[in-house]
Amino acid sequence: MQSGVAARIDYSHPAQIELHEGQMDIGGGAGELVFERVKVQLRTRLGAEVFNSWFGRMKLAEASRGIVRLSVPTAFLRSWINNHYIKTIDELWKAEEPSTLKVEVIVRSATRSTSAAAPAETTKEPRRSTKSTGSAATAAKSSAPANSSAPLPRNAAPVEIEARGSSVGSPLDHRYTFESFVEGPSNRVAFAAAKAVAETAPNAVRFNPLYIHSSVGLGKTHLLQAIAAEAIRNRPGSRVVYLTAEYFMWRFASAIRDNSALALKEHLRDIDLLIIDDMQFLQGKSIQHEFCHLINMLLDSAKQVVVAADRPAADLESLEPRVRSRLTGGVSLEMAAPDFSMRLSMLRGRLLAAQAEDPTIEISDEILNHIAHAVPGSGREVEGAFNQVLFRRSFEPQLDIERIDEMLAHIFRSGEPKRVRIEEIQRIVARHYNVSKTELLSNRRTRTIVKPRQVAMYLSKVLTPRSLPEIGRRFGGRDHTTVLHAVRKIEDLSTSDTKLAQEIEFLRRLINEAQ
Ligand SMILES: Nc1ncnc2c1ncn2[C@@H]1O[C@H](COP(=O)(O)OP(=O)(O)OP(=O)(O)O)[C@@H](O)[C@H]1O
Repeated sequence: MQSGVAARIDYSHPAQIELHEGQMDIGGGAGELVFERVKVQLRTRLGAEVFNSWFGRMKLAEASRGIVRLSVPTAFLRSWINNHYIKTIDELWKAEEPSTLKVEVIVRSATRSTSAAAPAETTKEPRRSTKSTGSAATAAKSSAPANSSAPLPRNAAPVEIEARGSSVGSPLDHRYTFESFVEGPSNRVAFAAAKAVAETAPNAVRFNPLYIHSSVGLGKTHLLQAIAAEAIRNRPGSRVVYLTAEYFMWRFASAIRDNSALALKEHLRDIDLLIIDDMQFLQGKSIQHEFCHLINMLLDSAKQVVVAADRPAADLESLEPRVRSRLTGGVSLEMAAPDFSMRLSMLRGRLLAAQAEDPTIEISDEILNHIAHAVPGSGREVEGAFNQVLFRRSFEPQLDIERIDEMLAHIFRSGEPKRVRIEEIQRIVARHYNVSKTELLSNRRTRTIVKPRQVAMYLSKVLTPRSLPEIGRRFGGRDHTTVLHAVRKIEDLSTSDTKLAQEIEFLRRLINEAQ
């Protein structure tokens, strides 16, 4: 740390603004010095614990022409810092360097290849909940907590309600039960283990921790909430807590900030069954430390822990090795995609649930069979198709197979929604990379804009039926060869750059979910 040196950023050199492939504008050593001084002051003001939680992985990405860009590895961190600390950082920076116009926080993916940036880390934004709308589980993943003054980071988590003796859990969706879960070859073992955990008496744990993983929409949340609901029924008086990793992070971060971490830890001590969903989103060193401490304590005192994630524990790269190792020490089970007869059972289950609310609803078994054939994907896709048919049926009561085919063809193409609009792709990509749509369509060649622009063009080509010239027109009147260049470039890069490939996969998902 070189505090004491009067630092001035050189905002005048145009080469710092117009960047080319692979270059990074760091604002020179002077910018770094101001950054170090601002960090020292932040640490002094906030204390080491809070500072490390939020700023430990912050880097200086760029400082030029009065604009300072600080990068963090995740959108969650960016959102949190923007909500809580950006004003302070802005003031501190301006005090050090009065010609500063603006300080902003960006997500690191937009600033690859910088010596100032951290080594590759996951840049995945906390996923938007895609659970059925209107459910308590959705609320748990998207609403603000009722009893806290701290603004909740976007997508971060839930309304805090009392779930049988617990004041730290997320609410459960009453529809997610073992009875409504369709069991089949792809999930039989996980289902059996889940039931065994829910039915086992307290302190008689069998699989600990039980770790369930699968790709999206294959029923992890459903199964975890079913365990919670069943255990609450079977174990009167026990503390059963279901919560998402994002909510856990938010609770701890708030507690650290409010100096109430001790009280929270105390409160978590006597949980009998802890169920954590979406483990892949647990981030931050000190929070992982707390998490590790908590599960060690629970496992050591023979309390059951159940965890779900979208990949095996060993592949959760953003987790500290000791958390990973603790998670791999129990039983790990994978769930795969449902087969035809499971999909058909899901559809029948959905129909019965709909009929319970409105007995006039009728959809023939022939149509259900047809949908089960036509939609080969996850439980979520089956659910989406059913909802579409239900909705259409309300104003087209005579839906026949042909009409349904037509309708599903519009929604699904090898498991992916078809009708994607270029505007929507531009909006989502711009937001993800923290650039404006105008910048995306402009002629600016800065690296932080070129990459999102190329990614958006690539996604427009693969997710829509539009031609290259048409895409070029929608991107500020560019020539079709420019679009072709972008498509090839992103295709090439994503075969060797796994981080970029993951980003693109994540964006695809966001775009599909937004349809
Ligand atoms: N085996 C199943 N039986 C009944 N419904 C299912 C099954 N699998 C998935 N579903 C339904 O599909 C929808 C998506 O499932 P869920 O949210 O549990 O998936 P997930 O694996 O948690 O997805 P993500 O990784 O995106 O969180 C839910 O409405 C769920 O009820």
